[in-house]
Amino acid sequence: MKEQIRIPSKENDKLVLKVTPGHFSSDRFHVNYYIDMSSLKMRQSEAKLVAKVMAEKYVRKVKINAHLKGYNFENLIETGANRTPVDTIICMDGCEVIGAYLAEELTAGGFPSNNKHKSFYVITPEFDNTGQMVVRNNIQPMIKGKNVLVVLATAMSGHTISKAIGTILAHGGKVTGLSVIFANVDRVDEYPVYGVFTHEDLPNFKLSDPHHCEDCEAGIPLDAVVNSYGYQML
Ligand SMILES: O=C(O)c1cc(=O)[nH]c(=O)n1[C@@H]1O[C@H](COP(=O)(O)O)[C@@H](O)[C@H]1O
Repeated sequence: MKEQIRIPSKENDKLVLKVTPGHFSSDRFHVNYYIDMSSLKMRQSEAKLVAKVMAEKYVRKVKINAHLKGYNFENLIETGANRTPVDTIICMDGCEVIGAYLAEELTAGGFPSNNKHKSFYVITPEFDNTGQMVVRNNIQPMIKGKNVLVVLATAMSGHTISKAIGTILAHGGKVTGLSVIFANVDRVDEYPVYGVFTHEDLPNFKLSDPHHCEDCEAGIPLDAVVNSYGYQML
């Protein structure tokens, strides 16, 4: 593994994506960067910042300049425009802390919620051993007829998000947002994917079929196995 590179977010330079170049394998792909999201998901202050940047895609803000008694004020105020209601936030890849802060950010933005309790549901879905999302009877009312926002760590090919969309729609929910920390794709099933970081921040990110991986063909050994929990050196 090579030395870690730190990529600051264009939206907020206090947010940094840590990536390590190398040759990595997940259960489906080979990738040329390990993207370390541990602190973005698990350090309170960083998770809160991630949520703040995610919320900005759903709460329109405008910058105002005001002059009062010789002082200049610059502030961000929310406009009512283009707000979509959110009732339920589905969190995957260990993004529950971000999800809870996102609920807070959306509440602070005066986000409308259709829920009886005027509060958000923050759900971690269950998966069966075939990788299908299971929606138990007690969870179904949190999706049926609800506006659902999906939060996860990465959209690599978009397959996981596509499965989530299918499950939400099948249970009578409406997909109102897809937010990820790193987006390698811009859209999934015609829905826009909002990434705090995107492939534009990491332009030479390469996702390969393990059977057609240039690094494997060049005889470069694998450094580690990666998944949403982290990495395991080989
Ligand atoms: O399994 C992976 O490929 C993977 C590697 C990695 O470094 N980080 C990571 O989040 N993942 C998983 O990849 C999924 C997204 O990939 P796609 O389903 O191809 O969009 C995430 O939901 C994670 O479970």
